[in-house]
Amino acid sequence: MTSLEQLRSAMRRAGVDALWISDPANVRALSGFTSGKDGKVLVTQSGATLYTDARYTVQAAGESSVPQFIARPPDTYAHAAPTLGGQRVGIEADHLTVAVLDDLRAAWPDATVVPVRGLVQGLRVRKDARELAALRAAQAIADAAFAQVHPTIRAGVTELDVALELELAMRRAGAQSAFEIIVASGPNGAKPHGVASSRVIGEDELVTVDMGAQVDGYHSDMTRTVAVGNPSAELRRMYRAVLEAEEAAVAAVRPGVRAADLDRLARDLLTGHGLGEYFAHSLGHGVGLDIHEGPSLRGTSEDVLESGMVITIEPGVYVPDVGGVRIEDLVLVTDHGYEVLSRAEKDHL
Ligand SMILES: CSCC[C@H](N)C(=O)N1CCC[C@H]1C(=O)N[C@@H](C)C(=O)O
Repeated sequence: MTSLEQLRSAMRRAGVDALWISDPANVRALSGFTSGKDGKVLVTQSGATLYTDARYTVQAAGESSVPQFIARPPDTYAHAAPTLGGQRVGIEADHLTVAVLDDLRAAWPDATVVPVRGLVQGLRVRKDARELAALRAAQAIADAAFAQVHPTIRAGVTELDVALELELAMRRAGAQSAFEIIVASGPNGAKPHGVASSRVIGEDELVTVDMGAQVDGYHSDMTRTVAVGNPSAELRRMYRAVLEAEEAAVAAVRPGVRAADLDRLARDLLTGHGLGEYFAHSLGHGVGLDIHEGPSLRGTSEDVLESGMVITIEPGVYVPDVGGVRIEDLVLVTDHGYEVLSRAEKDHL
């Protein structure tokens, strides 16, 4: 769990005395309360309180590592008000709505409410042993589900059939799906976020499967592109180029590497194959309590890899009316390099 002391240091550096935490994953990271979307945490320099409502009285008492106050707004805000007089109170700019910001300013007239960014997220980028165990368990469940369902991906079945079988396998293994599973076949492969549809998979197509499991709130994320029959020479060429870019980027992972340089490495390789313009998203992202979290592996990122980070490496190419390929591994940054956590086999075209 993210340390309150580390957070208080980050708060001081950001110039705030207190922090009102409303991002569900941050609420969970700080308190252990698993229904983060129905909770808030107030951290001051001397204390911390979890606010949630009466539906969660028993659950919060069992889960939370910080004292709880059971109420709904505006009683929640009224309870916090006396503690915050004369203080600079940070709110999470990436999460709080303008309406709630108005409510907080009205409820805390003696405080100065200021938007801050990424204070708790910054403490979440490096995973501890407990978090790593959950991430490994989630990935192992996803790998097993993929191994079970891979042989059933063939002409005549729908994308939805594949997604449902994957989800069932993960649920049976005790995990939830980390996100709506992507199964994109044939021309649908040109949509990076094409969720499974009723399209029937055809002969000689590529099928992109992007899936993950969720264990104890921690997500895994992996993509495999599967060949059905004998895909065309053009599709094979795309596949080999993406595999080359993916393997090269994974091999370059180590502490101290700039995330933007990894994105550049993969992008340049694809450009060398004439496919750079079809790589429509960033190379990857951190994974944890959120499916997308820091570090960001995009060209404009200032992030530098550190050991303990868990990231995806997922180059892809998406050619309208033709199809697409994405290959993604979940990778732990270790003290001297990397460990690939995703084990599912890759097709070799
Ligand atoms: C709906 S969660 C999608 C998980 C997936 N593995 C993923 O992260 N994707 C799929 C294609 C691109 C990539 C993504 O969404 N990247 C984000 C961070 C971006 O803005 O590039």
